[in-house]
Amino acid sequence: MSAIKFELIKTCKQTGARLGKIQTPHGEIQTPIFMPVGTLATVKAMTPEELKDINAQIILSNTYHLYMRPGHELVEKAGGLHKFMNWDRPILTDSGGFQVFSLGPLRKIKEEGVEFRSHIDGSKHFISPEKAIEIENALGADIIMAFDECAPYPADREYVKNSLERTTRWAQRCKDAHKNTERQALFGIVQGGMYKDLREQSAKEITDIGFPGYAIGGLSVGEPKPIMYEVLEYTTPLLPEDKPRYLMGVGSPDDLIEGVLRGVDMFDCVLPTRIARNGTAFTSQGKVVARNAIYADDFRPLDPECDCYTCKNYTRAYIRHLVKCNEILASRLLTYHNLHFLLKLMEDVRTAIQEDRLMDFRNEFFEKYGYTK
Ligand SMILES: Cc1ccc(CCc2c3nc[nH]c3cc3c(=O)[nH]c(N)nc23)cc1
Ligand SMILES: [Zn+2]
Repeated sequence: MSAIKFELIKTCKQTGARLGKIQTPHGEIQTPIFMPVGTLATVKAMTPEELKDINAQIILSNTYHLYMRPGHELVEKAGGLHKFMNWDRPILTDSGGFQVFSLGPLRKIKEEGVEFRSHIDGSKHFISPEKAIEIENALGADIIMAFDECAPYPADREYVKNSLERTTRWAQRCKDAHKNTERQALFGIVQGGMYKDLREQSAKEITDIGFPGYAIGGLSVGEPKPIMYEVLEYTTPLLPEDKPRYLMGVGSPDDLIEGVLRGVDMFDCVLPTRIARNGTAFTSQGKVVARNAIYADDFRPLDPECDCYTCKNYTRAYIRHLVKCNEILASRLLTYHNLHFLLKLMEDVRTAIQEDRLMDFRNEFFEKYGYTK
């Protein structure tokens, strides 16, 4: 028995986009869904209550970072990640594969696993697929990711082929090591770079092992958007219709909509929280860089069409002032709005699918948001 149950409610007649529901031990997730990133067991600058105010249904945390600090044993002793961070809704943890590989030259990849140096104190560490699963079992997230290698971009065919085949062997080792199948759903991750035949090979190998859900990895690694959309176009149809599909590391408003159109159910991205801390907001008319002098005496809300707490109570002039003074409240108000913006966008997308008008919704949104398409 798996920890999650996916119900495919409807497929949009206009586009092939899917409306679904995932039941987890910590509650239900409506898809398509955007998942706020909370790498260090916190969605930066937000309290769990504020996340609930904006209807966040699931948040992400990170195996590599929590293993490094405070250590997965401590989190386990605290009763697991939900208790430790006071979040009683679903959590998904990434396996740490991507993070270890983004450490760059500090790491060595072997069949057994990956040797790397800590980004905190330079100490030597080794993570194997078994170790990654041990950490994720200790953290206790409802959905956990297999330990994979996200091939860099660009990368030659030979490298990508060897890498995806090792990722397949690691995926089997993860499934064999995973103890807690009733409480934690292990997702397989499809790799294969930007090569159609390698994506087909990886999708076949990973779905042959069999998982309750599948992630599309190896994208959002610097490739041009048209290439990402093309890879999605031929990869999602290779995945089982009756299982959730998670596109890792995506994305901006246009990428979310384009991903849903190509059959993706779950997304994550650091953008909304990261650009907030740099003083930038997503709005229905495109991005607003709050620190810009043109907003000095602009007493309108960030987004006149937004009904979030930030937009109901503060002006661009005030938020610009906070950003210029590097005030903590600037990050909080901008993060609250950016997360609300993406969560509301996905709610509107779900409604559009329900009403078989997602393509019309996409065209209106792109027109207003200022995307030249
Ligand atoms: C907390 C948290 C942060 C980040 C992530 C996703 C991180 C991420 C990618 N981000 C952009 N592209 C990505 C590709 C991969 C990938 O191929 N494999 C894995 N395991 N993660 C990826 C998950 C959780
Ligand atoms: Zn707002």
